[in-house]
Amino acid sequence: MSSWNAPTVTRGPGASAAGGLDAPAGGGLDATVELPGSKSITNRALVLAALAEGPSTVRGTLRSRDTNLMLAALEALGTEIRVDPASETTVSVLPGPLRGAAVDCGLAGTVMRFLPPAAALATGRVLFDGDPHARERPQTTILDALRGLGVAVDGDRLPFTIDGTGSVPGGEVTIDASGSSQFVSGLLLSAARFDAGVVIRHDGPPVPSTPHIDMTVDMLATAGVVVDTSVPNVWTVAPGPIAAVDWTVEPDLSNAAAFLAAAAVTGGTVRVPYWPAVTTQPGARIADVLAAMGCAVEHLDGTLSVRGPEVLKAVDLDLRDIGELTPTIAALCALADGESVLSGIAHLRGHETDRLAALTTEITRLGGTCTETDDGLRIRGTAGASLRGGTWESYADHRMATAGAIIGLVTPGVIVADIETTSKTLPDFPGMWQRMLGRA
Ligand SMILES: O=C(O)C1=C[C@@H](OP(=O)(O)O)[C@@H](O)[C@H](O)C1
Ligand SMILES: C=C(OP(=O)(O)O)C(=O)O
Repeated sequence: MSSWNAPTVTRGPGASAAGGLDAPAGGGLDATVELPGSKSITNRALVLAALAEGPSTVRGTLRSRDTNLMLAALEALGTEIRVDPASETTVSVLPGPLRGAAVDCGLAGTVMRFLPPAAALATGRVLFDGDPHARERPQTTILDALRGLGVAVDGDRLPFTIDGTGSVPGGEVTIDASGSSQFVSGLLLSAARFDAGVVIRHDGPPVPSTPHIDMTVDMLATAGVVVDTSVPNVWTVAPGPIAAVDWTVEPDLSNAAAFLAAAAVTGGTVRVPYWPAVTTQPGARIADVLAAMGCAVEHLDGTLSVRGPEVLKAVDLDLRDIGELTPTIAALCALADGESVLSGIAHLRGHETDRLAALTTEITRLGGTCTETDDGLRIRGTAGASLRGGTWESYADHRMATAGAIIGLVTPGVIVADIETTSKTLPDFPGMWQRMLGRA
């Protein structure tokens, strides 16, 4: 685990930002950052490919800890994975009969929630385990759902086992998915392969991150599986085949958010190319959040450009749909002018770490003002002034680490602990950050 001296940058417009997003000469940040593939799209494409009728190809595959764990798990379960020798991001997936195996989930929500329903289709025992903190992440909901659908499950959290018989009866199940949208997505991804398909009813407080469920429904449609969503909080899938698809993964917009935030806090400019015109990725909404905070935002010819203002404005935002962006947005709020309120994100207590507690502790440690509410955070910003230097703990959470890097850009002496944790979804984050600053 290594500590990382977060680089700082001179505040002010970058080389091309003085008169507009495309005009000349300043001294600050001015960069174009190309992002690797989306974690969420990659891990959905890989699961669908493993359950499909024939071989699929996934292009632009994210190669990071979460997606490499998914590839390893699918291989252990009997899927043939062929990585193109010319590009590790082009992966062919050849489905085979699923068999018993040991699955390491790491800290990946997408592995621990998407694979148990697929493992239920295996013949044999599948043992799931993961990182120490993964054992504390909410899991019972999907395991109880599988029990209700006729699957033999032993355990309520990691580690647990599934004894597959080669088929799953399926049918109707009622769950409380307020802890994570991944409970719904996980069931939906495999549902067409269940004998009776599935009807999932959500009963409980609102489901978070619903754009991620839209992503699942959308990708299933691409694979020929129709999800009936005509009744709110009910998802119905008829049994049927999952088609093989030639997938192309969009860049990861939630990871892009951290780089765009760098422009926001420094008054510089950052551009992200290949920004999709239409997407189900909730990360796309960072554009609206940055605009609300006073950034100049432009989406032109497939590139999203952001230029930061003199001082960021405080915001009052319900982040239930886009909870994944909270650490990035909280870092911005810590430097904004006034008090920000971030709500609708109680479920973040079950993410990679308790993100509400972690953000409160770390922002406070650097001299900022942040308190937890029942369902979010209240943050009084510094109105552009620096916080004070010190260690920013990462809690094995990639987005905590990148939030520390954002604050560190304008706060001398910030040391981000365990920067390697960013490899969960972003290989070589430190290198990308340095290159963005022109210091590679
Ligand atoms: O399905 C997905 O790919 C994800 C769903 C969301 O989970 P929650 O609904 O648990 O927030 C999100 O935060 C996570 O990063 C990825
Ligand atoms: C919540 C996240 O991840 P996971 O897929 O592990 O739930 C995240 O990436 O912010």
